[in-house]
Amino acid sequence: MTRPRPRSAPSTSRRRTAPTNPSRPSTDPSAGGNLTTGDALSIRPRNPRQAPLAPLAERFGLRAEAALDGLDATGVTIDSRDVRPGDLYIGVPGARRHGAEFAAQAAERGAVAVLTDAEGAELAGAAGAGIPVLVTDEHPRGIAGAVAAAVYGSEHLSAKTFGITGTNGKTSVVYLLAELLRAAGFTPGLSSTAERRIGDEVIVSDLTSPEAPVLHGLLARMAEKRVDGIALEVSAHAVERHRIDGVRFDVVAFNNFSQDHLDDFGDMESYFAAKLALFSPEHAERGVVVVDGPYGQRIARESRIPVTRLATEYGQDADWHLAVTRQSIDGVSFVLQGPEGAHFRGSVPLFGRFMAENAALALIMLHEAGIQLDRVAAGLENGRIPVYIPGRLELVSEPGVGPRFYVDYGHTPGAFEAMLDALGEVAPGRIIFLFGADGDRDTTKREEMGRVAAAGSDVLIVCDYHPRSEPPEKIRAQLIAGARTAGRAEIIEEGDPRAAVRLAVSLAGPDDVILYAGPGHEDYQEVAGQHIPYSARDEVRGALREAGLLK
Ligand SMILES: CC(=O)N[C@H]1[C@@H](OP(=O)(O)OP(=O)(O)OC[C@H]2O[C@@H](n3ccc(=O)[nH]c3=O)[C@H](O)[C@@H]2O)O[C@H](CO)[C@@H](O)[C@@H]1O[C@H](C)C(=O)N[C@@H](C)C(=O)N[C@H](CCC(=O)O)C(=O)O
Ligand SMILES: Nc1ncnc2c1ncn2[C@@H]1O[C@H](COP(=O)(O)OP(=O)(O)OP(=O)(O)O)[C@@H](O)[C@H]1O
Repeated sequence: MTRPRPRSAPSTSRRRTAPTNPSRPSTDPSAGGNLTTGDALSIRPRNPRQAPLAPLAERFGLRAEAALDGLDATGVTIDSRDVRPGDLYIGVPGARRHGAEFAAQAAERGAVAVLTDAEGAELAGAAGAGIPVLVTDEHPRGIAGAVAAAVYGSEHLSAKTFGITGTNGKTSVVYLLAELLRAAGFTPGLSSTAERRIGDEVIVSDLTSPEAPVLHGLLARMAEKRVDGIALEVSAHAVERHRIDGVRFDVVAFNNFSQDHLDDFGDMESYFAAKLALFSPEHAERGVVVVDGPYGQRIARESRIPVTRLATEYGQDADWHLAVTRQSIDGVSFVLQGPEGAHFRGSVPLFGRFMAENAALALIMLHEAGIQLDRVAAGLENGRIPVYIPGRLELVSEPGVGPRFYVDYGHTPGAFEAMLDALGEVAPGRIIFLFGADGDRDTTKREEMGRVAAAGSDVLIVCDYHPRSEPPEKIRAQLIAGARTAGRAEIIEEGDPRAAVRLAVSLAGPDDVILYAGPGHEDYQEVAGQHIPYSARDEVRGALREAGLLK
């Protein structure tokens, strides 16, 4: 089960605020787009429809305790702090509070009505909201998505809609999908851990998968901007907590599964069940699954929608096969072959077989949605997919000047293993790996993170990430205990991440590669309930400048 996170001390390492100075290399097609801060304030259509409440109540079996004639909703939210005039406020029972407790605040901000359960109706009455209360017998969260879709008119999207789930690489696949859609002539929109994008408009993300009313506001805004290809990252929390309800994906995909989020899901089986549930007719038409591992094979067997299978390992039974034809630190080339002669020869300017796999998955998703791979190829130069993924394998150093320094968002043993295996194949010199672990989050993965990190690197620098309420030295000790079991890397402890970055630069020779895993695109460090400004990318730039390696 999902455990609550205090709202005041925001939550998870995966929550984030706007980067102070997002840098986008020239490969970023939307460089120069409009950056808006945070979707804590939700995203809305600019010209919302007016949805009459009376038929809405009838359709969803809501009991109204007052007349609804003449009342329209123009928006929906489950957060009283986000209410705009004309909104329907949904009072959701949470892990800590019942949202209906905030009905009066919602009314003051202009909500036209409250939708809640029986307990919430009493709370809203006691709070003296003074607006109509619509009562459901269902869990309000369970109908929030469908209600929001009805209000925003996002029930029947004409855009092709794609969803990706898995443990590592969802954000990467979302950006690849957007890039491939652009190549095929679409106007793409996306929602990821890092950002939401609506054409050239960029909004920094809060949750990986926003709450359903926020998502439907986003989809309505995309429709206004004539976005016709949408790529959404779908977390396990999103499936379990109804955040994608009201969306029917053309194609969903699953890439890989390994340990993460056990603090929220309790065990791997519950975490997996949430991912598997995406592969059902309520959510999607069809699926694509990487069947290299046992969990992918299970999805393929247990899916309740038709799936097509991708294998990246030789000899594996599948519908599509991926072969890496060339790789270097600067990128990976591949050939993808599918049924009935479908094929694609391409490359991604980021290292690692797993990046070729992410690209292959995105290509198959498009193919399954009826978008010919030839049409995609026609929009690319020699199959090169010019993707920029904020904070994922992001090269911060100047190409050809001193050591290569990458910043990445990896925070699981699985991600470390994929990156370090890949680097082991292509790094021209030593691998210096710099990382820390989240405090107050899945503590059971720490020793394995340390072990994998030390097994795949030459020099390991253990520093602090978001210690939150935990003593940082205790987190480092757990990581180092795991690292010692690998018996390979030289292990150095340097708690202060700024000092650790400088230490890494001072130790590296020109052929060496430094990989800093954890903070990716984030712009803060969370220590004892405080968000302290900290951007790994800015810190690395500063350290390289001090060393005369960057202008
Ligand atoms: C565990 C979890 O998902 N919790 C989410 C849940 O919180 P909760 O049930 O505790 O809600 P609560 O605080 O009791 O409040 C109940 C209701 O009152 C409302 N409220 C509360 C206070 C107020 O002043 N006004 C108000 O309206 C709240 O909006 C909510 O609707 O509902 C809240 C309202 O939307 C979410 O913000 C909160 O996400 C928290 C912040 C979180 O950290 N979630 C993480 C675990 C998460 O979802 N992560 C995934 C995966 C990321 C990955 O792949 O790495 C993600 O998709 O981001
Ligand atoms: N297919 C893959 N297999 C394993 N690791 C991957 C894969 N793709 C990317 N990674 C690595 O996993 C880490 C996270 O990547 P990414 O942000 O794309 O994943 P995610 O699933 O979106 O995670 P989150 O939801 O926490 O952002 C990065 O270190 C990245 O380099």
